[in-house]
Amino acid sequence: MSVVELNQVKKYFDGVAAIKELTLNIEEGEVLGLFGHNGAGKTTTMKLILGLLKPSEGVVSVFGHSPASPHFSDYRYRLGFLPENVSFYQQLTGKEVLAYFAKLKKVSKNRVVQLLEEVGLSHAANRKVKTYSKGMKQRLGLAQALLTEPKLLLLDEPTVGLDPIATQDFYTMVDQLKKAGCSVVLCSHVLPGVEKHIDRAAILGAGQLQALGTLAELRQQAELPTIIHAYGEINQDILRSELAEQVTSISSNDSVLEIHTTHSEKTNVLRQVMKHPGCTDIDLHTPSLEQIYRYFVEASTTDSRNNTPPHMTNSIAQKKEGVQ
Ligand SMILES: Nc1ncnc2c1ncn2[C@@H]1O[C@H](COP(=O)(O)OP(=O)(O)OP(=O)(O)O)[C@@H](O)[C@H]1O
Repeated sequence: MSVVELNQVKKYFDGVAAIKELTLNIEEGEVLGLFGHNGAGKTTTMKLILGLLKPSEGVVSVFGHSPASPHFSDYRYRLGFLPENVSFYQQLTGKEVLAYFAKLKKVSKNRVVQLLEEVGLSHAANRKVKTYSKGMKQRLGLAQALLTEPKLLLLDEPTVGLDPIATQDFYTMVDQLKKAGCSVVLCSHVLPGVEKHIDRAAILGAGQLQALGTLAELRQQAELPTIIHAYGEINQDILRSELAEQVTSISSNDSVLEIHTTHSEKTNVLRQVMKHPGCTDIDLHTPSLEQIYRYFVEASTTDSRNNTPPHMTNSIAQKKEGVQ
């Protein structure tokens, strides 16, 4: 059983579709990156999973139950949520805020101290929240989300306001949670740095899934070029004839060769280039998450402008989820 199952879910607000149709599973210990433009439906999806919204059509199931049903209260402690704009009582200290939530959630006070340590807030535990920087409030929000040792953690823009080191520390924590079997939905507009920490990416566009898969799968689907820069004295003509089948273009600038190839051919091309005795160095540029995201979002806006049926990756995504 998947931890989260969304099956042909639609959500309307006053007759306007925020989610046109969404089918998506999240497995135990999986970190899913949920990406999309402003208004794509990311927060709505999170709220459906949390049971804060009911689907207009389709089925949402979390730990095998409807999160919007009254019976879900028995499972709610397994959920952790960090909202996009986290705010707390300004007059309380960080420790008091966390102790308050711990009491509400029936969690031991010892966990409060331990969590403040884990999120790097021990030194400011007794300071009022109103004196906290944005990043410190974000860390306190994360501590609150982790209070019940959740099995499913939903993070809406978790790295907003965090400095580079705190962002790295945050991702290390996500890696540890994953190792411990926690499933994580990570919703973010800040794409650099995310890719190493997610198992799959779901790209929403205009309320629909535009792409779903591992980054390797999405790279393949998008057919964005993998670019190799080769340095040194390399005979271009020989290389061109050797790689005629494996590359889409070879161009040169000073003593740098720029070779465009596909994700599946990159290893063969690298091997061949390295055989050339004049080759002194090589750089490999695989399409980044930002480039993949841009490709699928632009494809979705072109599709909706042309009023054509959903992007073809929808069918790929649905096949992956077993929907015919
Ligand atoms: N309570 C609501 N009433 C009416 N419309 C809503 C409501 N909540 C969301 N919407 C609409 O649903 C669509 C999806 O909104 P949602 O907040 O899920 O997007 P998002 O992807 O999280 O955007 P952002 O990146 O800007 O936070 C938007 O058009 C939004 O205006």
